Amino acid sequence: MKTFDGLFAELTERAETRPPGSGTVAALDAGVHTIGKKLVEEAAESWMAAEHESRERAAEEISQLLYHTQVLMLSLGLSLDDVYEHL
Ligand SMILES: N=c1c2ncn([C@@H]3O[C@H](COP(=O)(O)OP(=O)(O)OP(=O)(O)O)[C@@H](O)[C@H]3O)c2ncn1[C@@H]1O[C@H](COP(=O)(O)O)[C@@H](O)[C@H]1O
Repeated sequence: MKTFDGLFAELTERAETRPPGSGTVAALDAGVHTIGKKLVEEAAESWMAAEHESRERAAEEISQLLYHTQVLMLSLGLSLDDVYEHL
């Protein structure tokens, strides 16, 4: 099972090696504005799924929210520790 830290390590490797076909690389190239819009979209979809759909659908949308959160972190050069120190 993938974890938050495990996904971040995977996405960090994608950003460094830039493999062809990586959606993460495409998102990073698109920039902060586009990544931010996607993050807000996934937040809204998480809310809607939580309020109107199933727990499973909410979990799916929340996983996408976590993914796009990590892409935003990478785009800013933020590490996990940079964020965790605020928890
Ligand atoms: N966990 C994810 C993940 N969650 C969400 N997404 C992206 O977020 C989008 C969310 O889907 P939606 O249905 O909400 O959006 P959509 O409008 O249908 O899709 P788009 O038009 O925005 O692409 C997906 O299409 C993916 O582009 C993810 N993309 C990648 N990962 C994982 O990240 C890792 C690296 O992926 P690559 O960089 O693509 O190799 C792999 O382990 C992947 O499984």
